Amino acid sequence: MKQYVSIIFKLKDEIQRAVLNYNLSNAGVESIEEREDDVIAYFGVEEWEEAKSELDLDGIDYEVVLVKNENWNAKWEASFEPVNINDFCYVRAPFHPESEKAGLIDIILEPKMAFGTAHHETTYMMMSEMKEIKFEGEYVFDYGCGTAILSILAEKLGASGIYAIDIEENAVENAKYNAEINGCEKITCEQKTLEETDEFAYDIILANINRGVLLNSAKPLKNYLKPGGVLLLSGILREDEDLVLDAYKAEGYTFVHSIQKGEWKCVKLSVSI
Ligand SMILES: C[S@@+](CC[C@H](N)C(=O)[O-])C[C@H]1O[C@@H](n2cnc3c(N)ncnc32)[C@H](O)[C@@H]1O
Repeated sequence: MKQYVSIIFKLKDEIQRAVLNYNLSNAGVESIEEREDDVIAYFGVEEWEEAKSELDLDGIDYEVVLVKNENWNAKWEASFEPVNINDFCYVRAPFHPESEKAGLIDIILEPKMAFGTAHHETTYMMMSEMKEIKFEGEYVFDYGCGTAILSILAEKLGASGIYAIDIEENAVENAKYNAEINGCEKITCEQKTLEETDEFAYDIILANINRGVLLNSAKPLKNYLKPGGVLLLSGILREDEDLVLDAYKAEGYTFVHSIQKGEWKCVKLSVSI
């Protein structure tokens, strides 16, 4: 099983937070937990060794802790609180009761080491934007699925089929497990890169990844979206929005709108019919 480290960065101010978030998102971070006075970044051990030499960590106080795989379940169980997304959807762990509010879409997750619990701003925004998109009868591509949280929501919103990929083996294992505990039958999840994925004209693409991957995907993703289709992107820091938008507009996508939560943006695009 892959070994991970958590790096606790003690922050001096919000400028340092913004710079660090920006650098981490381009350095192969697995997930980021934002707290009031610090940021915890999770990396694979090998990825951290590479990132450490690339990141400018001068003047930043940080501590590296090896994440013990056997303790991971207990760790997330202790810290996982249910999330209510705009009174539309409720994300909880199996040991939480369902929301007392009626009518919310119920999603059960055991994230283990995968990213995607709706606690992060990017996932939260992707899910709240999904509320406004018609999924019934549609075919969806979940690019960088993590826990499969977006795929599960897509199926619960009526999608006819969801194809989910992630480069990480543990994410794919976890995605399959979460799809199963939610009773989802329309999600196919595979460990693949975009280049290894068969082209198909999906109606909707969901891609909450990071700046580097999104920039590289602007051109090839067009072969996975049908004319008139919708592309929802996140994993984009506020200051990177223009850069990402320019790359997608240059490939012929049309900007629909974007929303912001904290330092992060979620962008909706379409391709013309
Ligand atoms: C920020 S997480 C998003 C997870 C989930 N979709 C969500 O919205 O919460 C990004 C995921 O993309 C995966 N990923 C990163 N680079 C990738 C690539 N080149 N191809 C496929 N997946 C990738 C990571 O392993 C991670 O699980």
